[in-house]
Amino acid sequence: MAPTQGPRAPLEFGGPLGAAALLLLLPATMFHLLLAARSGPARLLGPPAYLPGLEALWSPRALLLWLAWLGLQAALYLLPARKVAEGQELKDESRLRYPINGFQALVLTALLVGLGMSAGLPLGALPEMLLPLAFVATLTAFIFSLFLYMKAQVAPVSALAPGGNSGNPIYDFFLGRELNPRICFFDFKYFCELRPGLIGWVLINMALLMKEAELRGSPSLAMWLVNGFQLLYVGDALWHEEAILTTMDITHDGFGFMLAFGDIAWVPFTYSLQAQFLLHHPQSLGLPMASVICLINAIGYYIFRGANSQKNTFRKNPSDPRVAGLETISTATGRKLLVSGWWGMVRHPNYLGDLIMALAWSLPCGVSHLLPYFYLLYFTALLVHREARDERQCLQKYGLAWQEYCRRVPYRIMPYIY
Ligand SMILES: NC(=O)C1=CN([C@@H]2O[C@H](COP(=O)(O)OP(=O)(O)OC[C@H]3O[C@@H](n4cnc5c(N)ncnc54)[C@H](OP(=O)(O)O)[C@@H]3O)[C@@H](O)[C@H]2O)C=CC1
Ligand SMILES: CC(C)CCC[C@@H](C)[C@H]1CC=C2C3=C(CC[C@@]21C)[C@@]1(C)CC[C@H](O)C(C)(C)[C@@H]1CC3
Repeated sequence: MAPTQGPRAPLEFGGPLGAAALLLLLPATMFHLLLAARSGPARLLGPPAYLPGLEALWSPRALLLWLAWLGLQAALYLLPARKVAEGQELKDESRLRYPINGFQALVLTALLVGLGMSAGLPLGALPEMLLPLAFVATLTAFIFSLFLYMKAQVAPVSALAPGGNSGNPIYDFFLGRELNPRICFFDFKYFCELRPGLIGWVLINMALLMKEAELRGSPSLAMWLVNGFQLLYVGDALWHEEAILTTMDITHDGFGFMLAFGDIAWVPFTYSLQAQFLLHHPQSLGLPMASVICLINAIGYYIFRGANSQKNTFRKNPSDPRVAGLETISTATGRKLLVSGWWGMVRHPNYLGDLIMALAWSLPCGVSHLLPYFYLLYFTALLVHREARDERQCLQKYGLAWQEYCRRVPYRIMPYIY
């Protein structure tokens, strides 16, 4: 019998039944999107134009390529880091150490790919392999999550996550049991969250751009915008890598199928949907519209980065001159809550910025199809759900002080609307 934790955390995602449904629904949605993007009608809703047979999904070449990719990213993770950061304090009062070399991994990957291309590596052939690659990524996520589930059987109770230890194997497999599964210095969750999937997303986007250049003589302006915006997002995440150590995924959520599949399969193959759509459904975009879209992305990025940096600076050192003048509320835990600046505008200004950027990533695809807006729709649902989970945790942590914060900053994500 798997060890469970003290008082049981309330079940999320509809409990074991919801988790079982999501185990099937998430991969099915990803394949539906991959197929829809390359089909003529590109319908988000409705059945796919065709169902691929096993021969279209299984390819030993894709498996080799995928394993080589994971191996390369793991090797880059193990290279000497410019800094080693400490994570948040754990239940046993210890802190884990994490290498800060994600941006270095991005640059080295770009150099290696560049070298490979000059030696004849056909990056433009990658879009043809998306289906089999997504298939092996999904298989890897299932096998890896099984390994994580087994590994948690022998982990001490103090290493388990607050959720994901209900005793129901399907639910726990989905949510993840161990908080920070590691082998020596190699932290699986931290590695997966920022490396193979996020850098893979940029590489797939670039391959789609190259393929478009092959097909049409040069990449379209819409393709350049999508590539540029998403490269900025990934580059920013890796540049501010340390900030991930205070996110809910690292500090609260166990590492199971949801995050493993999300990180290594869902992110690269569905977050590149706009570029996939543009390869098969070229859009003409004029300079005035492109400028408006760039402005929308810049506003979103400004809010996203401003809010995330303000909170990280404040959490690291509340007397830092950049945040020392902001108004705060004291809590019984000794930690303070910001009530002015970005965090005085709404309770999740970083989500607002992220959503505005999501809109800017879809607009270059025009308004003739709903498919490229999938990311915006999914992301809105994800962030609304995430916001509710975070509120519950903060209310538990900060009690009356959190209620006071909610009274002073009544809107959650969008001022005067939500
Ligand atoms: N592209 C994608 O698919 C996804 C992107 N994201 C992005 O990841 C980023 C991180 O998001 P996430 O981890 O959900 O949460 P946040 O970075 O918003 O962190 C929430 C935590 O911040 C602290 N906090 C809340 N309010 C205040 C305040 N007023 N003053 C000081 N601290 C406060 C609390 O923790 P404590 O008090 O313990 O410090 C709270 O638990 C966001 O920008 C989000 O948009 C998230 C999910 C998916
Ligand atoms: C498959 C499911 C429907 C849900 C899986 C969710 C995951 C894909 C996301 C959960 C939190 C994430 C974050 C990022 C990527 C998506 C996942 C893994 C993030 C790394 C993107 C870049 C940002 O700058 C960030 C703030 C570092 C993000 C952290 C959370």
